[in-house]
Amino acid sequence: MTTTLAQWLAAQPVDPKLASVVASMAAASIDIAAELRTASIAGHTGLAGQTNVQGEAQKALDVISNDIVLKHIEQNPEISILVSEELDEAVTFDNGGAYLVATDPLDGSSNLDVNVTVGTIFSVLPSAGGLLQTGRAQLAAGYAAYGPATSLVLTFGTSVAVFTLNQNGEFVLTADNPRIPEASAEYAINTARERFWDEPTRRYVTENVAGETGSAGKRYNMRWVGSMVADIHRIMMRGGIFLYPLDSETVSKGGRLRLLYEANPMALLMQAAGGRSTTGRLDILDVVPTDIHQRVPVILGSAKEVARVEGLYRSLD
Ligand SMILES: O=P(O)(O)OC[C@H]1O[C@](O)(COP(=O)(O)O)[C@@H](O)[C@@H]1O
Ligand SMILES: [Mg+2]
Ligand SMILES: [Mg+2]
Repeated sequence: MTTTLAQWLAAQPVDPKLASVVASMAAASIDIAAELRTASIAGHTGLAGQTNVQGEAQKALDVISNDIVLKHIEQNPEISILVSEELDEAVTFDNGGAYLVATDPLDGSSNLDVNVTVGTIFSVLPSAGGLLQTGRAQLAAGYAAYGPATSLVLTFGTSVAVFTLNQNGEFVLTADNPRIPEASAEYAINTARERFWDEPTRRYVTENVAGETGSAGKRYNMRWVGSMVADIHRIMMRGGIFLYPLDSETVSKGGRLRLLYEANPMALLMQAAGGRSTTGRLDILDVVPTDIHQRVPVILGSAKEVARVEGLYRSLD
């Protein structure tokens, strides 16, 4: 029997208003998926000619995706605050809504022009907690992956559900409560940054490359899509570890990836699926934000691999 997203949301033991927030983000992702399918025909590719608050050149599709999310959020009176990678400041709505959404409307946008999987990431928090809450306060999190199929992966904190967009434009449940294997032999890191790495990262990768001849004692494989959503979705479905650690080039910024709308939602999803997350020294979910666009080192995935990296940080610090 097929379970649609609407049926699944109605069956969850959560406030229906919270479920409506997730439904709004799912609806936004359906519109973004449609936009991406024909963007190159419509000429919606390339740079938008603006930079965001983080000094990154915005792609036309970053801006379009942000506008789509904004449109859906404005229509939902339960959402009173929006934080977006593409908006310098948080947007507040005078509607008394109990929820805050933090989002990366289009993740991995450097992959757009080559038709590689990109995504949308979001986190839902109580708006009463203000802008700077830790990841532990999240009430829901999810991402959409726009690949060969459009997948939507959701959690309200305890388990994860995976939906696939069908030919009628409806999300249907395709994996209920997938569990990330504790052990894995696949890692994801941008090795072109090796000269900037800290010692624990260098040691971890060196051990993996040594495979069965080194202290890890088994052969590893490496995968790096360069879209966090695509790399995390692979880990969600078959295990592995993703690393964007603090390195000598990103240290002044605090890391590469953003805490509120990239690291925290992915950390909650990983935890709900039996995985782990860390900055190397601290669970990502415990990092106290000081800025809505704060960056953070990100290491997450299969529990035993994350523990191995944490062990290296402990012993080499
Ligand atoms: O360019 P690099 O170093 O491979 O970094 C890739 C990382 O940057 C990101 O593209 C950052 O996200 P945005 O595209 O939303 O800015 C991640 O998706 C990805 O994991
Ligand atoms: Mg991103
Ligand atoms: Mg983005």
